[in-house]
Amino acid sequence: MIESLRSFLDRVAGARPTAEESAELAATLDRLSAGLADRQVSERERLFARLSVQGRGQSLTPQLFIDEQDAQSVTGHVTFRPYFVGGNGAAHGGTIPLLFDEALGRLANAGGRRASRTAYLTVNFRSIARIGNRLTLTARHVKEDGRKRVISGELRDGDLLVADAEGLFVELRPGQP
Ligand SMILES: CCCCCCCCCCCC(=O)SCCNC(=O)CCNC(=O)[C@H](O)C(C)(C)COP(=O)(O)OP(=O)(O)OC[C@H]1O[C@@H](n2cnc3c(N)ncnc32)[C@H](O)[C@@H]1OP(=O)(O)O
Repeated sequence: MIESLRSFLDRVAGARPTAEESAELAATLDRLSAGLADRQVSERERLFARLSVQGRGQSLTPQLFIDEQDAQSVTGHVTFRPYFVGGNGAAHGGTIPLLFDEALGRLANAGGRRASRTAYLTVNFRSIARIGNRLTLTARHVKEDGRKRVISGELRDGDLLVADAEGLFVELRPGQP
């Protein structure tokens, strides 16, 4: 279902339907939304955004596929699809921090560590992330100090550095949302 949703968003992002087709599409979407109105559940019960699904079962973030992971580091790959176009064939600038937040955040909480949240995330954009190219993401724990975990990451297109990032993740206290 989520893959169909992603494909649909890619098609919407790349299409120029007529006014009549747009109205027809809107009516179809409204009908589909209405069908889910009485299926609304709590965050924990929903199917959307399951971490256990490769690429994460949601349409918000670009799909990150994990190739190798341990408690200290992770390597994965990602391809920005047409939905994520910012302009001139490059991924939207906001999607790169989104990807790093997801990847670094998951690594911050890996290895049986208690849940943490992003306190800061610094991203350097080194070259454009081309839509459709398979990019490699690596991340590693740099240092852990009490509740604070510093994680760094890099996104590469072959040998070309696309972006790098550093994030501080602070372990949540019991009961902290
Ligand atoms: C969870 C499910 C996952 C599920 C898995 C999900 C995977 C995806 C993960 C995505 C993660 C996210 O996007 S989370 C969503 C985005 N982030 C948020 O919404 C966080 C909003 N901010 C907060 O809730 C809070 O500010 C916290 C939790 C980050 C920190 O608050 P706190 O717990 O009260 O801690 P506090 O005492 O302020 O700080 C603890 C230590 O960290 C330092 N510190 C705190 N903030 C900063 C900062 N910006 N820059 C430098 N240092 C800082 C303090 O100086 C202190 O150092 P010292 O004095 O001890 O030396």
